[in-house]
Amino acid sequence: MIEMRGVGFGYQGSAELLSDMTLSLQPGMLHFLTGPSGSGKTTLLRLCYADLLPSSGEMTAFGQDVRGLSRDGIADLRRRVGVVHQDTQFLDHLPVAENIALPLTVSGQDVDMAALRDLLGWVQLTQHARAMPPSLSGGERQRAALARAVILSPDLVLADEPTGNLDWEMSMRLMQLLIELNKSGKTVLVATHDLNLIRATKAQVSARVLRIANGALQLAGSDL
Ligand SMILES: Nc1ncnc2c1ncn2[C@@H]1O[C@H](COP(=O)(O)OP(=O)(O)OP(=O)(O)O)[C@@H](O)[C@H]1O
Repeated sequence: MIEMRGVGFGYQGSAELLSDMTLSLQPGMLHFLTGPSGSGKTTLLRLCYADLLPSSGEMTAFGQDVRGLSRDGIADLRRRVGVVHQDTQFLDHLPVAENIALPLTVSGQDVDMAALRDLLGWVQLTQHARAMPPSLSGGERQRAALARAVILSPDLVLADEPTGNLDWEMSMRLMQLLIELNKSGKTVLVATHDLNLIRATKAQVSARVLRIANGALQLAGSDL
């Protein structure tokens, strides 16, 4: 699905951040990505949806070399990857339901209102459909961001510290939705610092833990 072999990447003017990243996201699998703050978790997610391109090494997404993708090829890739960003990035002047539907409306597609209602129900935001994003709690915002990330039915869902600002109950509630998505066949990658979240999830379902440090993937600790 996403394959990296010896990938290097550095931001312009900075030292190389990823030096020898080799990983494979396996279709249908739930993955966690962990590692110290600043180790490059967000950067790795951005590489996965071609928001950044590797500066060295080999990388394919859905079987295609990412550096050879045309503009349309990149757009296709991004339709297949749903992203829950670390800061949820809503348009504050639009109601929650319209924010969730934005990936459809900006790409000129009709909004299936019944499907949108189902999605709002799934993330338990039916009562907040007409609310404005600033009025949502942290957990509600993350659930709305997840709904927006899956509205185009992506094959791969990336979530960047989705529980970063949530208490334990809200974190697990969001994690259950990610587990449900995975059970429905989606490949899921969750970047997180929270080892308790990983442990609690692994007690329920099988998950791969990828740990990034010093620019490369390391084996996850046996405590996980
Ligand atoms: N656009 C950018 N330009 C330059 N440097 C950047 C940029 N984005 C991130 N960095 C730097 O790259 C390094 C890795 O950042 P990244 O956000 O990928 O790490 P992270 O593991 O997700 O961190 P955290 O766990 O704190 O969110 C950091 O030192 C960061 O300051």
